[in-house]
Amino acid sequence: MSLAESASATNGAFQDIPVIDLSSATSPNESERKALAQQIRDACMNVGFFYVKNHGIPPECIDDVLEVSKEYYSLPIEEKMKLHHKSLVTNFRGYSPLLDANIEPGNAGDNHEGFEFSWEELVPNANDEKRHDGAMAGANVWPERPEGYREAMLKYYHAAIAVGKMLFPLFALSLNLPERYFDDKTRNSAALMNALHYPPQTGPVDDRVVGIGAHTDFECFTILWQQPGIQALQVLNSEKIWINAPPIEGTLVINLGDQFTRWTNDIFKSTVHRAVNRNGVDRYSIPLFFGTDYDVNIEPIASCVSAERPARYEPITAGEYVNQRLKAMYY
Ligand SMILES: O=C(O)CCC(=O)C(=O)O
Ligand SMILES: [Fe+2]
Repeated sequence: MSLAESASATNGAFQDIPVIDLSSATSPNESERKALAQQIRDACMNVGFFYVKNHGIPPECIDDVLEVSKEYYSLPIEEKMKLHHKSLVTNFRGYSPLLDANIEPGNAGDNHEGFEFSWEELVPNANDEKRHDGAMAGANVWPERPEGYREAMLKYYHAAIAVGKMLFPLFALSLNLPERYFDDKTRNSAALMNALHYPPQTGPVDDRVVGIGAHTDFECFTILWQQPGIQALQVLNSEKIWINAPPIEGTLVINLGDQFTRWTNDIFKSTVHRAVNRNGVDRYSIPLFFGTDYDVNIEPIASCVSAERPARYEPITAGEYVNQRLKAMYY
């Protein structure tokens, strides 16, 4: 069966989100890697979301990032607003207060705060590759407090990027492409990370103000860490039923974004999701939006285009695409 035929055979009426074990991601045994890629293909065609376990991020790294995030968000708003991204020329890096973003058109603002940054080495070195980030070029900013914020964030960031780098060859295999297909497109991968804080929403809640409104993500895929024990994330299936995506101990959520639907001519799904924090306690989560280099042109891959399924998207660079989507969300 061709990719397009397999995709048409799925109905997207999933009731739960698969958990995929990444232990064999770098196995020397090709058939093990292919078997894993097959599970990823099924999840990408049917759900657009999957959990990964055995992803390799050390638990201490996660504990540290949660601790500094909690400390940072407990600072006075005036201090946080010094790094408001809209008052800086940093191309979306920095702080965004409650209701600053509005990802679902028609809503009245997303009820979360965020702190966003992009590629940076923990210890700058002379061999840092020159990046060509085009529309997304810019420098990170960092808060003065809490101490250790930058270090904890960047340690987690690089560990999560390693997960992203491990996944691209598996996505390639799952699309019947050479395993190294994305290598020359992911030398300086887009990797925007947003440390989020959702205050609890209690009492009557305006449906137009939820933690993050219904949306699809912008990049190829998102690597999402969610705070354990707190249900907030929901994923919309093809029957328009919201399916809970609770945190599962030791896992990360991987969800595809709209760039992958463009690369795959809609064979992979970028599924609508939202987060609603009605738990009575603060919630923290950390999406890392991962993709190809910003100067790479996104165009439907040949194996996803045919006479019956002509290319559905015009080429656009990854950086231009993300920049347009971020502007629509913030302005
Ligand atoms: O906080 C979450 O669980 C989801 C966040 C999200 O969907 C996003 O930032 O795009
Ligand atoms: Fe999202």
